[in-house]
Amino acid sequence: MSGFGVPDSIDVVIEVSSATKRYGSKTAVDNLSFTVRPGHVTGFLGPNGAGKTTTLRMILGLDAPTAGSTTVSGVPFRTHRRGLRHLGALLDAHHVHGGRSGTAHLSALARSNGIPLRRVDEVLQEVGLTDVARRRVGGYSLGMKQRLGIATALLGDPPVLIFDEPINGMDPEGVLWVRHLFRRLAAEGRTVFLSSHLMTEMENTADELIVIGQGRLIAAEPLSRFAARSTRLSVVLRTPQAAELAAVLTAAGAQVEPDVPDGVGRLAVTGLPADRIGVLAFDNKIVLHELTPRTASLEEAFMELTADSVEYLAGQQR
Ligand SMILES: Nc1ncnc2c1ncn2[C@@H]1O[C@H](COP(=O)(O)OP(=O)(O)OP(=O)(O)O)[C@@H](O)[C@H]1O
Repeated sequence: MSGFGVPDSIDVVIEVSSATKRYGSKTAVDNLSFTVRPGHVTGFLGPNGAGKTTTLRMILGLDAPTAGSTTVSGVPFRTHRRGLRHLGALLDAHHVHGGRSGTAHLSALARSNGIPLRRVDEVLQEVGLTDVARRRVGGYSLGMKQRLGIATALLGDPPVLIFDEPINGMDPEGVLWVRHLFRRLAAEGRTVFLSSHLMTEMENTADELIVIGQGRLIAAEPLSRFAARSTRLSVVLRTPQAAELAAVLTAAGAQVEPDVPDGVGRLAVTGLPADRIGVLAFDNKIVLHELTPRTASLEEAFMELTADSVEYLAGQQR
């Protein structure tokens, strides 16, 4: 048992099956299928407008799919017996009445969902808002509103948690805190599903990844596998005999390019490891001044993978 009344045999908690959502002629989500399992932080990644929020809204039963289906622990979420006590979500941190205090907001939700009121103080403490709990939410910063949204999601002590762009507006200390929180929630056996348009946010938080672009699935796999598959290893080197070495390496099967336009004698090599390049240079009596293995960042890999599916590029509509 996971400790939340969810038997281990139910390994798939969130299931999206061939879900499509159209708004008029716009297809926001296009025949999308994936599953999310307990005990992991699963990152839901895609550029702006990729369809993440629409997918989360379908999972939460706030939008009906045009075709296909979504379930939480085997049933459509709207029909779920335990509601907020089974799934907590943060969709839009601004979606709180600004005239209420944090305490009043959480207390009202606790009452209407049959959650003991002592949970209000517990979650306020958990997210670090105890000192401002009696102040009007309208005066909260975005980071504080995000914390209140996280407190709301945690209120029912649910085994399933969904967060849409939870790190937006948080300061570096908040980002660190939220990462630890998500990892701890997953380690407790909960299902943690969080969306972001930034790979850097996922790199240190998620262990599973669902990547989408223009409403379609691009990848669904452990982050480590995604990283291994998509980051290209290259070697940067500097030599006074660039043309000669380029010919030797190309003949050995490598791809060779100038590293930077003005970097005289600097080459970027893919397809051969650094030690092999060193041996080839030595065998051909070519002098090396530098030989540095380099891994493309995960962010670069993600941008490359989703480049074709970005709706807006540097202010110009595609
Ligand atoms: N109610 C709606 N009516 C019309 N189009 C919509 C509606 N909701 C979303 N869309 C469109 O569907 C596409 C997907 O939007 P969605 O908000 O799901 O993307 P997202 O990945 O969450 O992006 P972001 O990170 O910018 O929120 C976008 O092109 C958006 O303009």
